Amino acid sequence: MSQLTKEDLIGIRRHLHEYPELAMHERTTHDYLLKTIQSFNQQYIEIREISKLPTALLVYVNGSDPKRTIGYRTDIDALPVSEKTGLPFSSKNPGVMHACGHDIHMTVALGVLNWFSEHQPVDNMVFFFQPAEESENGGKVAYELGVFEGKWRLDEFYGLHDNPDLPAGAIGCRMGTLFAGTTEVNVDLIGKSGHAAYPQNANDMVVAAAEFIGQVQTIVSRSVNPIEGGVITFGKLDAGTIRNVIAGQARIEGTIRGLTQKMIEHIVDRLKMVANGVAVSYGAEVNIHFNQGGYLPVENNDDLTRRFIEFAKQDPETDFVETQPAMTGEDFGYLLSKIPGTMFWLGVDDDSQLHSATLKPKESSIPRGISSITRFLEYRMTR
Ligand SMILES: CC(=O)N[C@@H](CCC[C@H](N)C(=O)O)C(=O)O
Repeated sequence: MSQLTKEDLIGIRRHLHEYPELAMHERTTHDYLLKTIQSFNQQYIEIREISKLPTALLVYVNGSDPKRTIGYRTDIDALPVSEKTGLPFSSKNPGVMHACGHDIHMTVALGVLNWFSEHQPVDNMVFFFQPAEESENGGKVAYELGVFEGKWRLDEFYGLHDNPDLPAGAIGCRMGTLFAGTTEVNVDLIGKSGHAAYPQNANDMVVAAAEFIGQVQTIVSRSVNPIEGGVITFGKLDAGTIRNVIAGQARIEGTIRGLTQKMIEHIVDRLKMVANGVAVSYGAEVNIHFNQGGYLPVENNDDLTRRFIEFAKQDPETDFVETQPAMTGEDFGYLLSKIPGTMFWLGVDDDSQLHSATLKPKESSIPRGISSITRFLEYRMTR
């Protein structure tokens, strides 16, 4: 295959959209990406599989006169969301959807790789098709497996996330922190189940969970500096079995966000206090588990990001928007804590938000994103 056309790219994106897979289970996605990359000009490229991270793929592109090795990362996993877009190419995997736009991310990465497979870059490049961004921190797993060592060591690293609030194809970025750090939290409250008619003989964890969730709302509103901000969201609550049995157990799963590690730690401490306090007042046992994994705040490197923004502002084909920090998380934050680089947004112009069942990113963002990114990378390689 030679240079991909816009129609090819749309076809690729729709295929990926139809077959979304959850973190660390992206087997058919991996196979499709591999088949697509194998159809590109192989003259400059080398494809690498990782046995301990079998859904990942790396592609090395040999530069013509390399001064450095530049990395480009895309995530490839989807979310446990039941699609409600009504699109003819809606997800064929029930309960799973590319509701965060990783189908767009992958297509853009394939488009950029395809360009450099046809037009040999000056510098070496490594494309990383990364599993498990939404959970299970695939980026950190790959790094700790030593994937970016030896010839695969990167001097700088770039990656994007789609953004429904920006015009289709626009590039958004900022110096400093782009995304929050996140910590997953699970709280188990354990009481005593019993007959619905005899509450005096049981210890109801539905009531304790409700109290806990209510009290937690005071953490961000009363214990966090409003200028700095923070988020606690519980997306899952599971308690009891049937209406007429008092629930002896409740599990509450959530995510904590802050723009600095200090803020995340502060919220974690307050959350522990609230959970322990509710447990004491309700005579319940409580187990609290936090997991940050690789979801560190996404800190853009000063020098590389200044160059990126300078390029984007003066490039006649790039519509650049200076953005605010966002409370979304990304395990690219971990990779940027090890390798200097820049994360940026690609506008996809939609009324629906990321993680929503009706997300419909505009496909016109794909060729525009590919064009801005390849133009930036070529400019970078001349410096
Ligand atoms: C871009 C995006 O939506 N990323 C996810 C990352 C999730 C991190 C972790 N599993 C957590 O839930 O804290 C996000 O939800 O921001």
